[in-house]
Amino acid sequence: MDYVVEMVGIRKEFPGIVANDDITLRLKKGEIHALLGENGAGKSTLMSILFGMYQPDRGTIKVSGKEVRITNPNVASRLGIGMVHQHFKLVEPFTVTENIILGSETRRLGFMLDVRTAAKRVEELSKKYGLNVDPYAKIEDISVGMQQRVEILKMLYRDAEVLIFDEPTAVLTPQEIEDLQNIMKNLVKEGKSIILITHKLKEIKAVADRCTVIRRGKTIGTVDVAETSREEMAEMMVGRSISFKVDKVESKPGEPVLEIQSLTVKNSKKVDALKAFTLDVRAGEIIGIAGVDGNGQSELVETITGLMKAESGSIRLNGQEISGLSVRERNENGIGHIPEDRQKRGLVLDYTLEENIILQVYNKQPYSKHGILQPAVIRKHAEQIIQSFDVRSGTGARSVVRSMSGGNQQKAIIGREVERDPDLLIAVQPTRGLDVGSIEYIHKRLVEQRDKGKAVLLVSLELDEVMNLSDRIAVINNGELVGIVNASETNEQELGLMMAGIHKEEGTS
Ligand SMILES: Nc1ncnc2c1ncn2[C@@H]1O[C@H](COP(=O)(O)OP(=O)(O)OP(=O)(O)O)[C@@H](O)[C@H]1O
Repeated sequence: MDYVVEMVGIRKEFPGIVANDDITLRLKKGEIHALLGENGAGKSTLMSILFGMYQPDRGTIKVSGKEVRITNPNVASRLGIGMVHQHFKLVEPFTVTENIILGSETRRLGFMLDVRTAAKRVEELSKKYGLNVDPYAKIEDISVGMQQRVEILKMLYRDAEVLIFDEPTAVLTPQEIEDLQNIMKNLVKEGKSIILITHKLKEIKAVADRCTVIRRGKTIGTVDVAETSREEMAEMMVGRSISFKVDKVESKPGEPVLEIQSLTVKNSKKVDALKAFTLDVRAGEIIGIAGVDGNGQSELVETITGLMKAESGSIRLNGQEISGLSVRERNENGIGHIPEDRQKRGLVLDYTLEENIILQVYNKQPYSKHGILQPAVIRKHAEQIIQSFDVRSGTGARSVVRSMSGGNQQKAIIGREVERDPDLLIAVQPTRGLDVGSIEYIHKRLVEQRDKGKAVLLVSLELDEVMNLSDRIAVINNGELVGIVNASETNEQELGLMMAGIHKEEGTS
């Protein structure tokens, strides 16, 4: 058999947890092979082993039939293995070419850095694989989708034959996702082989040839994607059947909890990011914000939560003007926030899980008394959240958050914010990076908050999620409210037009 990579019987143990337990994965030349598993199942660990960042405790790795020891990423690179990480590793003020040759060309050419020759090669590669990247563009001036292509070019420049993509579409817009899928198909057409880590079954169906499923560190099996349904793959992954639809009864909205009136906000470049934006979110309803990324969603959320200041307009929470309040005061007045960037805004990565869970309440009873923290109470509270939100980590409440898998970090934030029981819960991309089982659970909890009479503001780039979960959908384009529609009366086409800035009446006429 023509395998480019064979990982057989791989085991890796971390304190308190066996992350990989006898895992086998075989990658054929010229295929796209999906790696599917729940949050914390051990996917990133397995790929870190292949990329030389961790050493396996047991098991063998063969590259093109030859057994190898991949002691560090340089060895991986020399063996033709490259990885596009979830968080890009690019130098913003440098050009595309400069980033690509960093750490590679400098050694080869000594002081004589021949950028022009390098740029020419970058251009050729870009053309060959349909990447369409300008070799002289600065990283800070190009979109996230383009930056990802630079990461791909970096691997191709180093002659990588095996490309690992770690949840590559998590940060992309729907159009960019489609483009990336075409790029991946071009890559395998030219003989490259791809391992794709993703939670999105739709994407696996769209591009992958085979899929290996792991659960709790163990291989469950490898299937032919064309012959396996989404439901079957989901069931293999979580061990039970999953519902892709959100079950909810008609909402019974009450009084407005959040009233935004004519809000105008300038972004960091002093351009209007929100223009006279007006929206009410009532008790007992979920309002979804639909829009293409970068149309004012982040500024809207940051202004409500107090991270940004408005130029003009008002924000009222339960009837009280909150524009002048600090972030902490807004929190205490009943705002919960599941932020877009979990690592920057949601967590202190070097704190333990329990410390992160009490970030907003550590100075309150019962978590502290007379200025002294109450460890037993804190532990109990953390353990309850860990249990009810199924947050998996090596040493439970005492785990340092940095060592937890991305999905479990996200579940911890959601648990913390939901358990604070805020009147207004702002959920930004709440299920990004989560497996289908966790998504089902988080959706249920958000609907439960609504049914308890809370107001929920959902901001998501996943149109399916917005349509499934929301009662009303507010569409934003270029900082303006295009319109509000009932979720049960709209469809993808209508929303798509509105997201492009076309008002309902114009769109139908
Ligand atoms: N450096 C580390 N130290 C301690 N534990 C770790 C370390 N890296 C990973 N783990 C643990 O190993 C398990 C597997 O984690 P891994 O990141 O491989 O999961 P994953 O399948 O990639 O999850 P996700 O889909 O959420 O990204 C998790 O329980 C995680 O907490």
